[in-house]
Amino acid sequence: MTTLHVTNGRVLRPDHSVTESDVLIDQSTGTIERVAPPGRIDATAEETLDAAGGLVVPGLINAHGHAAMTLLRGYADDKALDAWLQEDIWPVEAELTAEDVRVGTELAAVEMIRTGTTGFADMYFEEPHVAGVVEASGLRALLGHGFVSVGKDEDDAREDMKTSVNFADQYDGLAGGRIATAVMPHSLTTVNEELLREAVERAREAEVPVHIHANETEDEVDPIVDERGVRPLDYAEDVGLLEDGDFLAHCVHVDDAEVERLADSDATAVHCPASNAKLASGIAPVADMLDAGITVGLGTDGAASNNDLDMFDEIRDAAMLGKLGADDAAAVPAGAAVRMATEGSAAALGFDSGRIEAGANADLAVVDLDAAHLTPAHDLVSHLAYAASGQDVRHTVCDGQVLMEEREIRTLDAAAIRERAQEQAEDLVARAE
Ligand SMILES: N[C@@H](CCSC[C@H]1O[C@@H](n2cnc3c(=O)[nH]cnc32)[C@H](O)[C@@H]1O)C(=O)O
Ligand SMILES: [Zn+2]
Repeated sequence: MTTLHVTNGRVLRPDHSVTESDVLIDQSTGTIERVAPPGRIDATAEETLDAAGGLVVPGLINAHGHAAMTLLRGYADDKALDAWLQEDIWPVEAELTAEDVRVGTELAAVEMIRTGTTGFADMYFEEPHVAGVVEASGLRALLGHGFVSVGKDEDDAREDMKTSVNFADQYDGLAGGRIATAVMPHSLTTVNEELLREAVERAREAEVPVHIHANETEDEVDPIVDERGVRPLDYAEDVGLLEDGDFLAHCVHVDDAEVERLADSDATAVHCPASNAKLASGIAPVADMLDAGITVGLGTDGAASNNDLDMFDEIRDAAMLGKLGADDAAAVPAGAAVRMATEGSAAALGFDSGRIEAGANADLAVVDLDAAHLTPAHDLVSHLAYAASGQDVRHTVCDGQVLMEEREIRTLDAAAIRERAQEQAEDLVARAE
């Protein structure tokens, strides 16, 4: 057994107590072996990571996004979803190459590792190239090819759906089990009923879940209600969705009956507060969803609607928007927001991560507490939610491997990737003009 010993830090435990503890990791299985008071673990580990003055937290998990959209960060802002996608984003995405996706995803990986995110979900194009970046970066991910039928002839749309199914079937479990997959129809309104049903059926055959955007804006709800006379999540269940493992991005415009339907199902929701605020999509009823017992994860969505991938921002936004939406300062307290980004997202993606405990995946980050904005230390969970940022992360570990030590990324060449991304983004936008 090769081991990694995280020493001298404080640890955020699953019950959100904080203890002075060391963490021993079995690198051969990528899992946490022991969490114990300092001095109790034999100091014979192959590798040690100094967490003095730091808080060891579960690696954050970004449960919904489009990683390569980092190339479109700041390209088109200040518009509502529909106009933003149709007028700005889709025309550029029509020019996207595999190389754009590779470079954009590398940039995303650098940003995620830098800010303590160890796992992410990705719905995009050219997913085999995304898988290559996951492999090289050491991150954990759930990947899928997003497909739409609107604006395509029937054959092209069916091909797009098959690409999604084939990718999910072939890449599930790769990178030593760090890659999981899902079939990913884009949304309930951008994929027609026939293809949606077929995609769900094929996902079940391949034994992979389905990930989809649902109830993001009122414009996505109204056409379904008008045409079918049912709410979107009724329709979703009718086409075979909402099974165990399925996860729905957004769920902003869900009514009480839909909240109940989701709570009665084994599906989960992924809240994307910053994207919802920026596109003025609305405020998801997160407090109600949590009260109803729905598992809620947290995601940034793409970097073009956020505009960064820092999950600490997302935790804060979830708490802030949750309070505003519920008109209750006690709604979505700090601990609940932190749980969304850790346990909630882990459950949504089916990762055995999101908690620092023996047996769990060794996916963690060490937050440096030695900073003015994190002083005094009355309540470290409060700091994680309201005062810390991704820039406070000092070390990042995924699957027992050190991805970043003392703010230096080990698995990727961050400087070269940033330079390449700048060139590639300029080139992409020029091609689209
Ligand atoms: N293969 C599909 C694309 C689906 S990938 C996922 C898509 O989601 C888009 N996207 C990004 N953010 C959002 C959002 O907030 N809501 C809906 N779609 C989004 C993104 O730009 C990308 O086109 C096609 O042929 O067009
Ligand atoms: Zn999205």
